[in-house]
Amino acid sequence: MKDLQTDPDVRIWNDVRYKTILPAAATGGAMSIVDSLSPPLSGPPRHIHHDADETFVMLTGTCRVWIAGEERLAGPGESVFIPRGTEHTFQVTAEAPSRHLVILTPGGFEGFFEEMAQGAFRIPEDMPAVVEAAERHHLTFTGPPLEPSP
Ligand SMILES: O=C(Oc1cc(O)cc(O)c1C(=O)O)c1ccc(O)c(O)c1
Repeated sequence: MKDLQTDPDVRIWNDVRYKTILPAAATGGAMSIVDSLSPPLSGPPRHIHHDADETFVMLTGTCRVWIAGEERLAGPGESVFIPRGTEHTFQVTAEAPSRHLVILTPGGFEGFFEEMAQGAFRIPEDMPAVVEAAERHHLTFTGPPLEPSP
């Protein structure tokens, strides 16, 4: 595996490292794949991808994955499928970072991570800019991140 700590093509936003390993432009828009390395207890707010199905392929670490009110753990060797239009989020557990592949079909959402890293947008100060970019990428925020489990 590539070292996401040193890879020059990695983009960093909110301490998460993102590397697009298959851009939508290389698939005629059919899909994209982002290799990501997320620190313990990190995870996005609840959200919906309106236009794309999302698959996580877990490589290292464990995530609590919340999909439409149901929560489960996903660890190395497992995958998670989230149909488009389904509210979801995840949080890396406290023990270790999580490296996972994020596969969007169709592709294009990788542009959101590129934009966020480029602009170094902060949460919550720059939330209007984050929401605006999210809308352009067909993503709606629907709630807060998961609370760390006790
Ligand atoms: O969009 C944000 O996060 C993500 C959404 C996904 O559907 C998959 C992902 O892998 C991520 C991610 O790794 O971050 C997001 C939006 C706003 C925010 O404050 C975040 O911390 C993440």
